[in-house]
Amino acid sequence: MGITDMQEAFYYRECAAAHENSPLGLHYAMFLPTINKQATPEQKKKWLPLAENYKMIGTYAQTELGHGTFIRGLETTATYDPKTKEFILDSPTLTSKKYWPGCLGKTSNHCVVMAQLYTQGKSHGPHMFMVQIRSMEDHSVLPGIEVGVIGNKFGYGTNDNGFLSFDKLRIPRENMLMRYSQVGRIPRENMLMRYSQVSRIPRENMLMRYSQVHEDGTYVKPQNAKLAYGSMVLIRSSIVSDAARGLAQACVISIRYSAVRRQTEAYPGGEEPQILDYQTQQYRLFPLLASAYSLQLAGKYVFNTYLEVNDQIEKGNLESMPELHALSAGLKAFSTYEASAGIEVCRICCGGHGYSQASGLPKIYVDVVPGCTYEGENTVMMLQTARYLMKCYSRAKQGQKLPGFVQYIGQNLNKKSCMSEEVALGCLVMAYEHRAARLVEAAAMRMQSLIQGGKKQHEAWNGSSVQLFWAAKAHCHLFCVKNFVDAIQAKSLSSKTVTVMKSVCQLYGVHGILENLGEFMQDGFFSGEQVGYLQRKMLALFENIRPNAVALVDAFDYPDMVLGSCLGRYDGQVYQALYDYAKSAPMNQTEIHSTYYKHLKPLINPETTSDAMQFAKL
Ligand SMILES: CC/C=C\C/C=C\C/C=C\C/C=C\C/C=C\C/C=C\CCC(=O)SCCNC(=O)CCNC(=O)[C@H](O)C(C)(C)COP(=O)(O)OP(=O)(O)OC[C@H]1O[C@@H](n2cnc3c(N)ncnc32)[C@H](O)[C@@H]1OP(=O)(O)O
Ligand SMILES: Cc1cc2nc3c(=O)[nH]c(=O)nc-3n(C[C@H](O)[C@H](O)[C@H](O)COP(=O)(O)OP(=O)(O)OC[C@H]3O[C@@H](n4cnc5c(N)ncnc54)[C@H](O)[C@@H]3O)c2cc1C
Repeated sequence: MGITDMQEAFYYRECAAAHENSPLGLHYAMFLPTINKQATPEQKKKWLPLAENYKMIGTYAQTELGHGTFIRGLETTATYDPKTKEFILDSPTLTSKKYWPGCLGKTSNHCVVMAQLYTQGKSHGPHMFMVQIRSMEDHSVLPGIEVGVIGNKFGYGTNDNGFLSFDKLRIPRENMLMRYSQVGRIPRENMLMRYSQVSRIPRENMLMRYSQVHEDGTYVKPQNAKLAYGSMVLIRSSIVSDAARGLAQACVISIRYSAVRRQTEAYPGGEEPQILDYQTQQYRLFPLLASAYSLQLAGKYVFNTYLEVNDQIEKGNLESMPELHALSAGLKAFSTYEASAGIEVCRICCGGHGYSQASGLPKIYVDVVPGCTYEGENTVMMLQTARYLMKCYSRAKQGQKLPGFVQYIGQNLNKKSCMSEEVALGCLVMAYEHRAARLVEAAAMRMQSLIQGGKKQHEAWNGSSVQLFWAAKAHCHLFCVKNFVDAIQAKSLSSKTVTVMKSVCQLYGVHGILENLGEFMQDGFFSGEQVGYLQRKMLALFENIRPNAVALVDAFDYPDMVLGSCLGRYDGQVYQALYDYAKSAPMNQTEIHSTYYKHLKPLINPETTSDAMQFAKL
């Protein structure tokens, strides 16, 4: 392809087979980036050309039957043998078998494996190892390895998610993935020598980045153990845009279809209106359209933040790692929750035809919804964000200045909303900041009261985790609203576009308040009158957006071949497309289906059915 940008390459492949989830998806999305970000320069030199030219096809094998979320609880072991300078990979229990990794069952011949590192009798936590699992000659499974597919799933039918286990498999010491990355002052070419000045092991054996195991088995601690989680942060930062894409495509399909579909007389004897003229259809679809735009902007922001922070990490500055983790974890969860729920609403808004594969919507849904689970189960990710917010809250209470986007935390909560009939964007942002600040404080207060009441830290955490989840969700929602408003106010858009997009942005903010009213009204921040302003504004915005609704989805510019939808076709020829789709169904290639003779005929015309059939009937 010649496309070097990984996200661009991902979306280019998506154009070829949208939401088909390529059997090489993990090779591109996690295997290559893990080598890129976690291998030493020597290891990259050895593996990248092979992997980039499909001489190594791999996946990211971390999750096990018994553990997915709790990485530190993974049971696969990698024990260093100084005599042979090898790691012994083992799956000691049933629950330690790797389970779920994409492209693992039948496609990959290598994988990067997350295993608990043991050396000199001590455990050093999860580390990545390059493991060949199939022969490069005939693709047969190598000795000491069991691998296969996990069977049918909710979706992802084109991906051979698999299981994998090791029976004391030996791999060379050089296969532990450890690129050196955080030494800021020492130039990269010297990095390799950072620890070797201690042990003088040859450069090509340096296992760098955060940690290494020297030939005698000495383990050198990393600067930050969470750097081993880097590939997950990369994908989480990418998933936000992917979720936005899924929601946007569903909006294109359902809004175009709603402009074509006419149903029910608007008044006795009158013509059937476009269903997009029903206010309830607008109430369900237009906020999703606004959300798709908001998540696209959020996806751009978080991926650019990932690139900036990762650049700093590669230079040894880990300062922004916690903020990136909190942002990527929270937005990954927020975006996949919003997109999954939204795609389902789009499907339902298309009536019966929405339930047909011809609509393209089921395929989008089953491709996006696992994003609520993979790359970090959403609730767990939200709680990771909440963990960061609690730290920010205590720093704010100590009078410390907070970084960038969390400066709202710890603000004075005694103020009231400035909301007027006009529903200014600034008042919307203030409302979301107030709600998030209040929920962060409420969660912190809950934790404090439980601890003061004698609960241990982990008991107080669990006893506050619902409120912590609410706080993290409000934080992410604020981010999306503020990021959208900032984009509108950046004046980078033409005046006509600003007018239209301002309405879309306003709708995103107003609808979010009305759908979470309790959290905005609990402390009296909004008066009943101000809620009335918001309700009237929302209905007015529907009317305002209606004339531009189809143009707003056309603007996403997804070609018909990517949408794969009879309902969302650009030319609007829905019914002909549905009929052609039905006619082309494999079962329609014969007038009488073969099963008639075996199953129906004996019921309908038993007298003419053969004796064997009669016998079968007994
Ligand atoms: C450019 C990309 C190329 C192509 C792709 C382009 C576009 C793709 C677009 C979309 C993607 C489309 C499809 C998706 C593609 C692939 C996805 C398919 C399959 C999915 C693959 C997987 O699912 S891989 C397995 C994923 N598994 C997980 O995510 C496990 C989740 N669990 C965890 O992350 C951890 O266990 C934990 C964070 C929950 C807890 O970790 P741990 O127990 O070690 O931490 P502690 O609780 O002890 O301490 C927490 C402290 O550590 C900090 N921390 C935690 N994690 C990080 C991190 N990642 N970075 C920085 N800091 C971290 C945390 O902040 C705490 O710090 P304190 O200061 O509070 O102590
Ligand atoms: C389509 C798909 C593709 C995948 N591809 C890969 C892959 O390529 N490579 C790979 O390694 N893995 C892959 N996975 C696995 C995926 O990463 C895990 O399923 C995911 O990390 C969730 O872990 P789990 O399954 O253990 O869920 P669990 O953690 O068991 O979650 C079950 C429930 O427990 C709750 N829970 C768990 N821990 C906590 C906590 N601390 N606090 C509060 N609640 C908690 C969760 O919120 C959830 O509701 C894939 C999964 C899917 C569905």
